[in-house]
Amino acid sequence: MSRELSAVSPQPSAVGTLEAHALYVRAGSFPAVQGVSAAFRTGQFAAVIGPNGAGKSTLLRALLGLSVPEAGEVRLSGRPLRAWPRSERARTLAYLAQGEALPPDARVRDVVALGRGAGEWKWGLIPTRPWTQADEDAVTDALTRTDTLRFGERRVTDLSGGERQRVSLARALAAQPRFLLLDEPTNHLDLAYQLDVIRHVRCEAAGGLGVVAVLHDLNLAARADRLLLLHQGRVLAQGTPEEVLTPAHLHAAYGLRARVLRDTGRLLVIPED
Ligand SMILES: Nc1ncnc2c1ncn2[C@@H]1O[C@H](COP(=O)(O)OP(=O)(O)OP(=O)(O)O)[C@@H](O)[C@H]1O
Repeated sequence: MSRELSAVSPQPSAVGTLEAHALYVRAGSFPAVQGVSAAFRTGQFAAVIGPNGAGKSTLLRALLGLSVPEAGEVRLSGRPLRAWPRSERARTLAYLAQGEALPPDARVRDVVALGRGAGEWKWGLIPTRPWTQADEDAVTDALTRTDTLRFGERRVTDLSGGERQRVSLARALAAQPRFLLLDEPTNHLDLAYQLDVIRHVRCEAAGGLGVVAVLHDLNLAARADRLLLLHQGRVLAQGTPEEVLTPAHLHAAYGLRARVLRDTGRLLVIPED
């Protein structure tokens, strides 16, 4: 059963959880997130969906600790996010921002190395601490997992949009985070690359990572384990795709009539004109 608005309350805290507790967040002066409670877990792929302006990106930024809530709290493994040292938080929560720009002319391997937090890009990779074998191994592992190892020596500007997105994913994975938060990672990608990104994040979740992705395409979101449907800054529904992607919820959130079919084990949302 889907749970509605105020009835939503996260499960008791445990290791491997990222939770929003009655979260209120302003974006500028606008109350973009209003009383959102939700729990995300390692080993799960969760998608945050909802119409434009529903508060998805604002929620994601609050979960990352990039914005300070007006009320409520974010907890990581049961501990308030604000109590985590910044560096530990950055290692635990990786972020792939919307339309993230990669340093032009950088080699793929250097871009992924930036994910280790061991250097910064200033016309080249400037180390901020000694590079270790563990760093090297993490970068190779991230490149391998995203099928980008063979691009390692190429410049990011020479890659297609879809290949670049895989490199961004590798950069985030190189930090060896426990949660990966992605804001519209399939934007501007063709259908094959959209599915490619979803396939990769599903695979990472199956391997134990917690994935939280803002997605607009409901048929891609249907491939997630859990969905959180936001509307006007509030939770309209959360649960499995079957629980959330109902004609009634879609009408309430998007004001559209849609049929929801099941095809070869997957849900298919078909808007009606
Ligand atoms: N800096 C700001 N100042 C004022 N209002 C803002 C600011 N940033 C965001 N908002 C408003 O907050 C609301 C939520 O924005 P947010 O970007 O979180 O929504 P979203 O669901 O991610 O939208 P989209 O799908 O269009 O990216 C929107 O109505 C937006 O106009």
